[in-house]
Amino acid sequence: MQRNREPPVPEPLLSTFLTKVKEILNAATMASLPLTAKEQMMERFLIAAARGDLPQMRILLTHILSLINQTGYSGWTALMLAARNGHYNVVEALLSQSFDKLPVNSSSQTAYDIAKFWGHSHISNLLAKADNSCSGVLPELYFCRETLDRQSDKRTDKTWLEAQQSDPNTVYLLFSNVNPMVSRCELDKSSEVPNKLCRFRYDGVKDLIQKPKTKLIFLGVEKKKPPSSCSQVQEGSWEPPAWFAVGTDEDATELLKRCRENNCFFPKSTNRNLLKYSEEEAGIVAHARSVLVWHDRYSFCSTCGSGTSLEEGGHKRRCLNSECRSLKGVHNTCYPRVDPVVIMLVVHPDRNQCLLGRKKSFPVGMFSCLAGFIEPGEAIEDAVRREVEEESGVKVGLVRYICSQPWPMPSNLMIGCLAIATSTNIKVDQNEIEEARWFTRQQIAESLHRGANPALMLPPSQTIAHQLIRYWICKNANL
Ligand SMILES: NC(=O)C1=CN([C@@H]2O[C@H](COP(=O)(O)OP(=O)(O)OC[C@H]3O[C@@H](n4cnc5c(N)ncnc54)[C@H](OP(=O)(O)O)[C@@H]3O)[C@@H](O)[C@H]2O)C=CC1
Ligand SMILES: [Mg+2]
Ligand SMILES: [Mg+2]
Ligand SMILES: [Mg+2]
Ligand SMILES: [Zn+2]
Repeated sequence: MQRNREPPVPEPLLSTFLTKVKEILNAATMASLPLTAKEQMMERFLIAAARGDLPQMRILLTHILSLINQTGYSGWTALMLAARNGHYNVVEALLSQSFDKLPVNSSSQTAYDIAKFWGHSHISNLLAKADNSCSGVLPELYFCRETLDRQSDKRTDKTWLEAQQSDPNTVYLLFSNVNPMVSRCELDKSSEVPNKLCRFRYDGVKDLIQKPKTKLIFLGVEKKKPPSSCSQVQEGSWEPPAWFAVGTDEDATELLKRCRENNCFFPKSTNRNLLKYSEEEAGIVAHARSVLVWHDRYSFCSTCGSGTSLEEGGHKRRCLNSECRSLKGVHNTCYPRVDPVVIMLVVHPDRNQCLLGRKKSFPVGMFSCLAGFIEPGEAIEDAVRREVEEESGVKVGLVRYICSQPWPMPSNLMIGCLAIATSTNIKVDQNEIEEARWFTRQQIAESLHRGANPALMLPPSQTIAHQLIRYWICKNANL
């Protein structure tokens, strides 16, 4: 039966993997291994996928779940290797997991293409079904995980908020000039290790939150439930802990003394540093930072210039002048601002190239999607067409919304679109954009896999620009 057949692992994959097998055999448990052992685990995982060894894959995944996202030689994923060698059960098991499948290898082939080419029609049919459901193509975007339940209805409940503040389980995050206090694992200072938010209890910040200049923002309550064995859960008295952000401009060195850990610091407020959190914490930082920046910049009423007071768990500023127009009718000046920005991947009329541009401030060789602020009274589609034409001279027809991302620098909402160009001549504005070019799918695929001499460098994977580009590569821009 084809399903049980053991076809050879494709060359040169086999030789690449087998040279590492000796090292792999020496591998001990993950906890005691140095960082390179992760790579060995990855090789073992990919070899197991190529051989159809599902039990071995499952064992390896219990050590490091992220193995499922890894790519090996020429961008081959476990899914592609299993598809190449006709391992239906492995493909099926992988598809049942939610993971960020980089869908093409550096030859621009998807697992579906590979299964089809090698005649494994039962597998290509399975992959086609999964692809149609669109699952796994777009991973959850950075800053998008809602770890906390915002419970916005509680923001007006002063009694409840006060009770939460002094609750011993409540979590406080400390921000100095809109930067959160974080700790970094002493053992590993490499850039891959995320910064971890320092968490305080009421006793650690009691004095600080009573100061009039401190901003206290209610962020929400934890979504995660404790184990059912917890006595409070059994009694029915358990309540999820509330989280607050504490914004202060007190001396940072003094603030650091509050923390028992000695590896704490306030990272500088750069875009790069804001991309250094775990997925769980990035969304919390995005929420807290955007609100705190707003308080920092909008302390006076923008309607009459009077002083304002913080309300609704820090999500509103009310004018202290009782005659002020902002207190009547629609008072949108009282709420934190969110600036909508369109960001678009413009696809060439031949559907095989895409338009990317670079600003002067970008690192050498980096190109990204064009983007621009939506103007008042403008629809998303019109903003896409206007910004693309302003910045590159290219005209756009069809526009399709794909996904969005909060971008707390300081409070943008990135609205990600695919757009089909109706003209191809490029004339950059030289003001916002230094250079714009059409890149082929092949060039983009090579760059995604960091090939030897990529034609361009893409923005980091945490950005919606990167994810839109991956999405296009995978979905063939089937608009
Ligand atoms: N997450 C991602 O993948 C990406 C995110 N971005 C973000 O998108 C945002 C917009 O992109 P960008 O190309 O700069 O936008 P634009 O092309 O609209 O150009 C920005 C210029 O427009 C002016 N402007 C108009 N409205 C606003 C507003 N509401 N806020 C600020 N400036 C405004 C500014 O002028 P001036 O400042 O001179 O007054 C600014 O120089 C940036 O903040 C950028 O960080 C961009 C690309 C990728
Ligand atoms: Mg512009
Ligand atoms: Mg722009
Ligand atoms: Mg603009
Ligand atoms: Zn006012």
